[in-house]
Amino acid sequence: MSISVCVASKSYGAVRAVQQVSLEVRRGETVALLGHNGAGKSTTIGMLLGLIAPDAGRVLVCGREPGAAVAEGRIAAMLQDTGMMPAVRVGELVELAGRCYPAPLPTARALDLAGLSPLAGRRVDRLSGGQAQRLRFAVAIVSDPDVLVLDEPTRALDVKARVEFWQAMRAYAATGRSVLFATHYLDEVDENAGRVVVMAGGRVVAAGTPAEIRRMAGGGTVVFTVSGPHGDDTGLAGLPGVTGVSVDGERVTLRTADCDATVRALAAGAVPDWRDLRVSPASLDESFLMLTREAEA
Ligand SMILES: Nc1ncnc2c1ncn2[C@@H]1O[C@H](COP(=O)(O)OP(=O)(O)OP(=O)(O)O)[C@@H](O)[C@H]1O
Repeated sequence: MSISVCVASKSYGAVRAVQQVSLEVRRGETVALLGHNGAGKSTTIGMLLGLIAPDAGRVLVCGREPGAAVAEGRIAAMLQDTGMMPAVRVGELVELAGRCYPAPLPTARALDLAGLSPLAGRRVDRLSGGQAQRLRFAVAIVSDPDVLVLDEPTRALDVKARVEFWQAMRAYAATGRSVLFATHYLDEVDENAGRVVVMAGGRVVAAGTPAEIRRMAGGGTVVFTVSGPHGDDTGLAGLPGVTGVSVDGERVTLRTADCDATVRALAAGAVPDWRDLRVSPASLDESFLMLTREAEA
């Protein structure tokens, strides 16, 4: 069974923040929402949660209006930099949050999934930044939502806190829950997301598994050896797809937006006597940049 999350459009004056975006998060799936600053991620998330009204189209979460879906605990979110009641204890805050929903997780379970059981009696204003973020996570999951939304959950966390946060998120996702998260850290996407939705200029420009996104971008690196130093790299720069050339003695490295086209040109004799050819797909970072550059051009 899949959980459909449909979104429409939202403009701010002349700025078309989100244009006819439609997302689907399947049950048990972790989806990453990627995009440069201003791509429309937070506006999309705001509409999913009923915090921002679309000005065209209709938002439905699991077939429900966003406000109803939030109240029923079908969708829950951890937004950027939300404040927390200072004088309460960790366990009390999660308990209190759970009471707002019809079928919450037991408090101990939410604390356990967030890795906070040992800190249940700690005052919330005595937590480190990473612990406070995991508390926000516990507060979000205590409603036992069908879809959990995380907006840049590891922003401003140090490396250790990021690792601990994703451990908690993966423990939660392993219980079969669906997660949609926005991030700028592509290493987090490779490690934590089964599927990626790339936004640029308020639109979805690509969607698929990290491997499919790399294939869609089509780019990568073509490396080969030539006989004798290849003194002239200007001809190489003109090969189909090539966006960058570096020559180190007999070793030539071509950065290309289209590996197939570049290799075909080599095979057709564009460079004499090449050997030891290696083709590597682009990294997710490079693919992301290629796809968003194309969409923004
Ligand atoms: N309340 C607002 N008033 C005017 N313009 C807005 C408002 N909120 C967002 N925008 C504009 O809408 C566009 C999309 O913004 P949004 O915050 O959704 O992007 P984002 O992908 O979440 O960016 P970031 O990664 O920086 O959080 C941007 O051009 C932004 O300036």
